[in-house]
Amino acid sequence: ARLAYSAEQISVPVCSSLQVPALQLHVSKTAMRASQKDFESALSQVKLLKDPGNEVKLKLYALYKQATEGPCNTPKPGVFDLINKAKWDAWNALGSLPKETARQNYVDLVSGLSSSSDSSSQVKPEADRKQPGYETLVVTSEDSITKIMMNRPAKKNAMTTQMYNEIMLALKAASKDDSAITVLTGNGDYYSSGNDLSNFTDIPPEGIEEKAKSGAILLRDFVDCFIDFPKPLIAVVNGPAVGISVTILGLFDTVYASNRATFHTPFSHLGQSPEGCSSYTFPKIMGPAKAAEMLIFGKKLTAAEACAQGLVTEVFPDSTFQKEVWTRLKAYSKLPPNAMRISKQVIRNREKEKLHAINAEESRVLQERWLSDECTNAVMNFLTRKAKL
Ligand SMILES: CCCCCCCCCCC/C=C/C(=O)SCCNC(=O)CCNC(=O)[C@H](O)C(C)(C)COP(=O)(O)OP(=O)(O)OC[C@H]1O[C@@H](n2cnc3c(N)ncnc32)[C@H](O)[C@@H]1OP(=O)(O)O
Repeated sequence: ARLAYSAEQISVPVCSSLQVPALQLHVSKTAMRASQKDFESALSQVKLLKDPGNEVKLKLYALYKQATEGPCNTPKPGVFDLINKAKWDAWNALGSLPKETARQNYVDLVSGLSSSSDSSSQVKPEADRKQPGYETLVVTSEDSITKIMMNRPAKKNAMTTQMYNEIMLALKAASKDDSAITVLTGNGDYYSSGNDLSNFTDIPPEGIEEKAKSGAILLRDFVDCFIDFPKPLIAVVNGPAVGISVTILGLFDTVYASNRATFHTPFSHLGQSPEGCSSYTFPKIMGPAKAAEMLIFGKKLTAAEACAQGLVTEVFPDSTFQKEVWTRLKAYSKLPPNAMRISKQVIRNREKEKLHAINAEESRVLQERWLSDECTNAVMNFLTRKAKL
């Protein structure tokens, strides 16, 4: 969409008839000074830009009015005249900014928009888009989607304490960034093999009890981040999923799975108990009988079974999984972000308090389980390679 579009082409209703007056090209005499050429060129350039969004269009409007007419000189529109009020507010906010400065600011703003639209037309390699500061994840933001990818493919994306902490950081950042939706996925052939069992090995000098205590706090904080995440959260399950990577799916808004994915929570095998609020969400999603088969007996579900039981939204053939899912997500990410966020709140908020209480209880029970012989033996068996799932 170009700036010179019709009202119907603008998606956000509050500014739906916002015409950037730069296009009217009636430049006043006062503006015809030194940078008049630059200003006129910016006025032409603005027509060629990609739609910069209503916020920027309001800035352009205000600067144009200030540059050509000076400080706001019209009566404030009525409270229900939303569009004209937004325009008036933007212009009025410039106060007594001199015309020359406004003209220069207009030129600078258009020039900034031109260079960013030039660079956004080229697809940068993922390495260039990658957010710094993460060692176990690759976090990227593009097309209004923040993608958090678990990145320990050689270890089947097993979750170390560092990965739990980095996922929390990435979710907190994503909740505040300008993306519309957030995705969690895995790199390689697995989505995630769940808790990294070597988390049980670095016992502090204070003893195993302290380790279990800090593990329970970490688990609780981790799951709380999913309960509280304010935007649509999507799991792109690219392969098998185990343990905590499965249980938290009940806190996602949408779960897309490759037909290669499986869903497995072998808690009893490991001498452990359910977490991620699955003791509540799974019976609610799939009924108590099916939930018990998974959470008590460790039954592994295929992607098709998980979909039939409501844990997965849709299953895609592995050969077209990435293409189909990302096409779908790119389309969803263009929907009005505030409406999506508010819809999520309406759907989820009334359960939040309950989910926090369930998370606290599950973490408390698991803290005790980690100290049991059943758990110690199961973990030792895996780490000494006597047992595999
Ligand atoms: C007191 C402690 C407090 C700790 C703090 C915890 C905080 C939160 C805890 C939340 C509770 C979560 C519970 C769970 O998630 S339970 C589920 C745990 N996961 C498992 O039991 C899976 C174990 N892995 C396997 O059975 C197999 O690896 C698997 C079937 C997944 C894949 O088998 P495959 O033969 O295809 O591949 P490999 O076994 O050769 O794996 C490749 C390498 O990756 C390592 N690996 C894989 N998964 C894990 C894992 N979960 N933990 C540690 N390491 C893992 C595997 O050892 C191989 O490594 P090497 O190449 O070095 O041998």
